[in-house]
Amino acid sequence: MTSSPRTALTIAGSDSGGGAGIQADLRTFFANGVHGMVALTAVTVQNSLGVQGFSEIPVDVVTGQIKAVATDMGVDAAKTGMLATAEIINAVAKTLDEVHIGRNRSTPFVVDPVAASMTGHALLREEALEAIRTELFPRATLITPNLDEVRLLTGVSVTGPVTQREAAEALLEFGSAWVLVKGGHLDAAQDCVDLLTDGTTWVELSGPRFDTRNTHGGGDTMASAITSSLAKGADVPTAVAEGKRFIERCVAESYPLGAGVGPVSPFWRLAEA
Ligand SMILES: Nc1ncnc2c1ncn2[C@@H]1O[C@H](COP(=O)(O)OP(=O)(O)OP(=O)(O)O)[C@@H](O)[C@H]1O
Ligand SMILES: Cc1ncc(COP(=O)(O)O)c(N)n1
Repeated sequence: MTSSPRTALTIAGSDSGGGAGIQADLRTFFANGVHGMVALTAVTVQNSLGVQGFSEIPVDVVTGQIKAVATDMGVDAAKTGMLATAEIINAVAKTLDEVHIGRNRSTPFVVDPVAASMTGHALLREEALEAIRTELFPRATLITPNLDEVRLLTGVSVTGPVTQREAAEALLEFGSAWVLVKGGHLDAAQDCVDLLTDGTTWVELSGPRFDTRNTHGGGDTMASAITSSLAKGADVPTAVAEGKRFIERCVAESYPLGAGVGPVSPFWRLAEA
């Protein structure tokens, strides 16, 4: 009999174009040898040009999915992506406590505070930002905002290393154990520098910036790669370093698809397997 792989749960929305959301999460879990599970929060109507609309999943169905997999199959690590509404966020937070997922529980929990698509379409109702801050961040092992989300959450506009550090300090105040301020949108001429901290340890993760517009799903893919490593037992700095190496290669091998922005690609991992 084959032994069971580690498991990871994504609580996130569907991207009909397949580049971001649960589609990116599941293929990243798979590429990293982890069994992926889903609590779907919303269905988006989306392609390479952007998001045309979305419909939320009823709250009891969202929480039902979490309970169903957690109580039967077990969750070694979990992450959130698009959560759409404050009602869903509040219910997810309560359910995570019930199934022992979160920083003070047995299971690592990554919060990717998705507010909008990279094409600028809102994926979170405006009033829900406060619920992310107060209900999810204190439960998170790690939060992974991009620079737009940092500005929305803290008011800090990151323009370089000094403000990136200021933003990380402001984000830690919301109560997560670790903060990763992603620098993908920093300065197109520079390397891509992400900053990881728990307030004591500070790690700069620097890598080459690849010249491509096709980075759709990059944030989801990175957070899922980190979650995969956490599911396999890595500590946070190791998991984030592994996530950074993974996303770098996925950006390097991203491809055009449709008339807009193409997706990052984990296909290279299959070729290497
Ligand atoms: N052109 C690039 N070349 C190399 N790495 C990149 C590039 N763009 C982003 N990254 C890396 O990809 C990861 C995701 O960062 P980013 O700040 O773009 O997140 P995001 O905005 O949530 O992603 P997206 O909106 O593209 O899904 C980070 O590690 C970042 O440094
Ligand atoms: C369902 C869903 N979840 C997340 C994103 C963010 O991804 P991106 O910033 O690459 O547009 C998205 N576009 N759609």
